[in-house]
Amino acid sequence: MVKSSQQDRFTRQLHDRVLQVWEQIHRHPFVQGIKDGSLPMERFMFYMKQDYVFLKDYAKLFALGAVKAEDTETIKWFSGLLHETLHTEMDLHRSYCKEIGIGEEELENEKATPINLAYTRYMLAASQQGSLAELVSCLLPCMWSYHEIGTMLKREAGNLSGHPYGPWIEMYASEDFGSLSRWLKDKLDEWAEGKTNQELEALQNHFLTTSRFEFMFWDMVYYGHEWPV
Ligand SMILES: Cc1ncc(CO)c(N)n1
Repeated sequence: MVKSSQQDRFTRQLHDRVLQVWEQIHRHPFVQGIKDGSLPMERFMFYMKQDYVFLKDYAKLFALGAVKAEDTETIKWFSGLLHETLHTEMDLHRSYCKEIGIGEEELENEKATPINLAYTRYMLAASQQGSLAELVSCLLPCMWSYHEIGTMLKREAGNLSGHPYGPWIEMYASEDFGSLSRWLKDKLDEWAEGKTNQELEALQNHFLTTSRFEFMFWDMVYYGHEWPV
């Protein structure tokens, strides 16, 4: 198979299509506040708790990915990621919470806000009903945009020792985390090759929708949007 060039890669097209959404995420006051440490710890902890709830459902997408995959390599990859998310990534949240006295029981009982719930329900429904490529198109903006944010913040924040959000920045900027979205991008490019325009359109729509949800998630944790009644 001839590998497509960087320019005509399907995931490049996806990225171009959501560029403005992602730029607004990069400029978001919550993300900027993580960078310079000016974000109040109380806001960050609200985010940590909501993100913990989010990750429990996000991890289920990896379990579904393993169910839908047909080759051993892909099944292994998704099951590895399921394990890593529940252990390594969620350990970050558990340790931030532990430091300020929020125990695992409180984390476990945290309930999703409307945006959080809408976001995970969208991904879970689309992934249950759709193909593996649809599942990956839904979950990729989370992983890819977080690595972009992490690398940008690491580049711009300067010395991270003693920075309150240093461990968060280090995790998402890490090579290990970056390699996850690279693997998924290569797979998605491969799977996109035999698809009809209509199928590609569905993938693009998922990618745009979950990119918008990413922005809304940052907004939700910044402004503290909860259930109105
Ligand atoms: C909302 C959200 N998106 C993406 C990631 C990256 O895994 C995360 N932890 N939370």
